[in-house]
Amino acid sequence: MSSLVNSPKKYYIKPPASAVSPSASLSSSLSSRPTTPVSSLHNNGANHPPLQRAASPKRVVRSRESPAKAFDGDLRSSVNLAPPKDTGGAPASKVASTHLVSRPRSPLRRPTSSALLRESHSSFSSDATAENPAHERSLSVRSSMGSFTPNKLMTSALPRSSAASSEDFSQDLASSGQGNVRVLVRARPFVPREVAAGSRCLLSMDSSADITIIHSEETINGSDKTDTASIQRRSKLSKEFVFDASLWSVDKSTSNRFIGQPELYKTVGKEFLDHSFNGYHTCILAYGQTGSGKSYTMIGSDNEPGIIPQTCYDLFDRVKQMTTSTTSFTVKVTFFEIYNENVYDLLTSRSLKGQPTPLKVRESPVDGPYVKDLSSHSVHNFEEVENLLRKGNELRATASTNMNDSSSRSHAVFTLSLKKIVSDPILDETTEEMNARIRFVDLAGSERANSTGASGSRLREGSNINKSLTTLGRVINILSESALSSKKKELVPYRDSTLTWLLKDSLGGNSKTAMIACVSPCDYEETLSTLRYASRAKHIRTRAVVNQDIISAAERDQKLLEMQDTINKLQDTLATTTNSQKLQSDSQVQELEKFRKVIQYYEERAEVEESKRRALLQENDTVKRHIKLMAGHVKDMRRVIDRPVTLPESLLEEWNSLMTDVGNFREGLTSDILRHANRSVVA
Ligand SMILES: Nc1ncnc2c1ncn2[C@@H]1O[C@H](COP(=O)(O)OP(=O)(O)OP(=O)(O)O)[C@@H](O)[C@H]1O
Repeated sequence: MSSLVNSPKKYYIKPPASAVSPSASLSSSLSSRPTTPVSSLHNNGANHPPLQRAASPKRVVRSRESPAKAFDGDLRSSVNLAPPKDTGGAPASKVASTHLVSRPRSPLRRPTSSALLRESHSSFSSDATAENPAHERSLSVRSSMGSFTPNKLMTSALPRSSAASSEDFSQDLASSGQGNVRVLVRARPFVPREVAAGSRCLLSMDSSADITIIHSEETINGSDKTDTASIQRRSKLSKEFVFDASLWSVDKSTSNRFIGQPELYKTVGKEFLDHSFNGYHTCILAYGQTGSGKSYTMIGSDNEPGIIPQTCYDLFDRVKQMTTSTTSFTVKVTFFEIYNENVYDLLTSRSLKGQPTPLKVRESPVDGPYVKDLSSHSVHNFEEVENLLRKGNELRATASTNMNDSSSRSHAVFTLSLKKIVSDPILDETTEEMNARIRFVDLAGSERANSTGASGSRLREGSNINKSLTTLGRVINILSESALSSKKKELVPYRDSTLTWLLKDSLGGNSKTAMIACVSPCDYEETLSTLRYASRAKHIRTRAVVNQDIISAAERDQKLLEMQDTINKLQDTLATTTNSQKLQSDSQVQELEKFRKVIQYYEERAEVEESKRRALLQENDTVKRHIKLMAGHVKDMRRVIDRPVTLPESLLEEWNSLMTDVGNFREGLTSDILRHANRSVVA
């Protein structure tokens, strides 16, 4: 960042003069409106009757751009319009230089009341901006175009028809949050570099049908109108696109259809602010090659403020008118840039030497991706928001390239958060709350390295810019393809770049979104590439919802009752849960106690058995000792028994007589037993 040349060119607000309020010049410019009725921009009165759309269908839907029909006559002659101002075959650069050198300022007047704002809005609501994506011009309309005259500035001066108005579109969108991304193309005037190079205008626009045609150099210079091959080739190189609006800002001399900054605001900014006051999130993006007028369109200059300052001015004007004793508004601002894939806060003071700290991107389930720690500033009037816009723009990374003296090297995202609060004076309570996010994105320019002459860090910036824009292109392709086909939805690579991640909601979610494709009038390749990019964006459908809470006193009481009921139920559930948990824990304690007792019983049993074992062991020892003693005694007795005994003579005779008596007694006893047994058998 330090290598960057921070030249605050984009927003040319002069420093506040002591006698003049900071916003005096811008405010007066903003508050002023052209004295020419706006409707006259689209209608040239008797000379320029509105195009009869009924006679030819307004649009034929085709998915890709096709070569525009070769022009064989003047574009205007066949649609009953005044011929274009003849440039005498001079290069467009000459024509352009007229307004580049002295650009007349429109006479201005100040809108002092809501009535004037309403009048101004309705006069513009006849713009041909019906919700109708990606279409090419109907062949029947094209075929009615005259031949293309080389060396003439190809501009149509068709009056605008009221057949399809932006009011219709607004009503469509207001009644439903569903809608396609609105795509407008704006062609800027020649810049001095192009004038000096003698560039020719390669663009023509039929604003009544919102057609933009890009012609190749060859078409413009083609001399042989009779050669069939040449005509076919030229035909192939001319491409025609239909957008929600084709805005001609090339040449102020074509004042009846020239779209200056106030007309641009009325075409898209005002309607989007209406959406915001209805509670929708909105996003307006400016896309285009480097130097194509994105910053001019979004921020503008001191005397020609772009969409952002005009929206802020209108917003505070409306807030002032809508504020009552019961209705109040708060407005907050954030402003950040994405430079080399990092996010930097543009509203916090940076030290001159130190590198600014990159902020982190986070994603919330409710609000989607957001920048963490991004500073948010409450603003109470236009001057405050204007100061912040100027301050942030001064910090924005810019550098000089071959294509633009002061080229934005970052994507800038400026966001207004509008909150409406309606309160009940009797109850002194809020009864309605509405939140709308108003997002403006000034993208860095797509660029070719060789045309910008970038090298070193500038080249790295360029490749990061192109990388994020390529991712944006991929996201747009996938979203538009999934809107067109019923095939299985492909994963949208939002997270592949910081830019697409942060714009996720605006591209495919809760937002009403518009893309302004800014183009140079004389760069065939880049302008064609931008028109193709924008053409794909037209298919994207978003799903915006009203971000509003309306609560009547009765509803609020009912809600309170319901909430109280829910709290009671939750408390009951909590109590039941606690009880059941308690019961559960009681039974667990009992189980544990049981186990403890069982363990104790077995421990006691083990002790008893052990003591028994010990007693048995003791007994065993005792028995063993007794057995040993007895064995000793037996030994002694055997020794005594075995000793030979000599009896005396008298005892021996007595022994013998005793033994004889015993023998006699045995014989007598035996015969008695036998006798007795025989008697028993006989009996
Ligand atoms: N509609 C317009 N009317 C008058 N001048 C314009 C218009 N659009 C662009 N310019 C001029 O063209 C030059 C380039 O415009 P600008 O800086 O807005 O381009 P850019 O697309 O933002 O470029 P980059 O991507 O390099 O930042 C500026 O001098 C600007 O004043």
